[in-house]
Amino acid sequence: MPAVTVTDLVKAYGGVRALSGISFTAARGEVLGLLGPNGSGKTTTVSVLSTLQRPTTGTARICGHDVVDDAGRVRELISLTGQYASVDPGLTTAENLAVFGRLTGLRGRRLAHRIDELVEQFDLGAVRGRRVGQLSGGMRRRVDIAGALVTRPEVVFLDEPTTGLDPRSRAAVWDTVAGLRDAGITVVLTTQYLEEADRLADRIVLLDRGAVVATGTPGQLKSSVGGAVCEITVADGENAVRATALLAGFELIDVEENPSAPSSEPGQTRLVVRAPEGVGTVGEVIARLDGVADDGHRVEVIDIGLRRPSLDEVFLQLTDTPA
Ligand SMILES: Nc1ncnc2c1ncn2[C@@H]1O[C@H](COP(=O)(O)OP(=O)(O)OP(=O)(O)O)[C@@H](O)[C@H]1O
Repeated sequence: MPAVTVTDLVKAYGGVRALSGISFTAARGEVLGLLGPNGSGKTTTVSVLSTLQRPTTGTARICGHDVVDDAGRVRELISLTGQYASVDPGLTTAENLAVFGRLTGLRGRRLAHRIDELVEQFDLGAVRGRRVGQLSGGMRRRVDIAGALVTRPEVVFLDEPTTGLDPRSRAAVWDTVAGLRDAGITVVLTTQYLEEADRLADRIVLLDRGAVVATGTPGQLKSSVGGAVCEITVADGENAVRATALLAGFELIDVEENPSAPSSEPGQTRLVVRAPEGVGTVGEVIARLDGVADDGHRVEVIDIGLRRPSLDEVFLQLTDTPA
């Protein structure tokens, strides 16, 4: 049984259809990325799945339990941490964890033991006795996520967990999410950072205007928008002519003079050919360019690389986001 099952879910706010009949599942132990532009329905989906809002029509189940008919049981199985940390800045790390624990019925030695476990698991030993208000944003988010785990939930909803964090703090939260997956917990992660989804998500559900526009692993989504390309930078236009001749038969899709990208120098030219065989194509390109051109010269190659489509391209192609 999947950890999360959403079937034909519709959520309307008056005349606004925030979700217009979405369906997807998350397997147990999977990190599912919910991705989409602003207003596409990510937060609404999480609100319905976490019993904060009722669906207009359609169903959603957590480990087989209906979020409307069996909302109490669902709440025992899940935890939710939002964009804004729900920790109390005036309390210490350990006190915050204790509050989360007491709210869910833990007391005495069991509570103390659970706090010890979480402090250890989330590497919070150094800040255990410090007020959370004095911690960095990333550390605070970590305490927040630790608090969400006091009850050992089956499914954790993380709604934009790294919004507003600096790169280092973001990386720390990423480690935390990877740790949840290692512990076999199902994670539903909403994010606007494509790099984050690419790194963390086993599968992605891409939403746009309240509808699912694509589902798949990051790799599947990337290949769905077009294959990999091989980029060859050569010293100048003359070399580009030689390279083009030697690469006859490869599908040349772009020639760019003075490419702006990293480490290229004025006068250089970049050729882009389709690379249906990925690394294999790059190997063939290198072998061809190693030959001698018709004018008796070799090609002066500056750089050769394989570039796969990024999730950014998936996002821009499949959603209606204004550029
Ligand atoms: N309480 C509400 N009342 C009316 N409309 C709402 C309400 N909550 C959300 N909406 C609308 O539903 C749509 C989906 O919103 P939602 O917050 O789920 O999107 P989102 O993908 O989470 O966006 P963001 O990335 O900006 O957080 C939007 O058009 C939004 O304006």
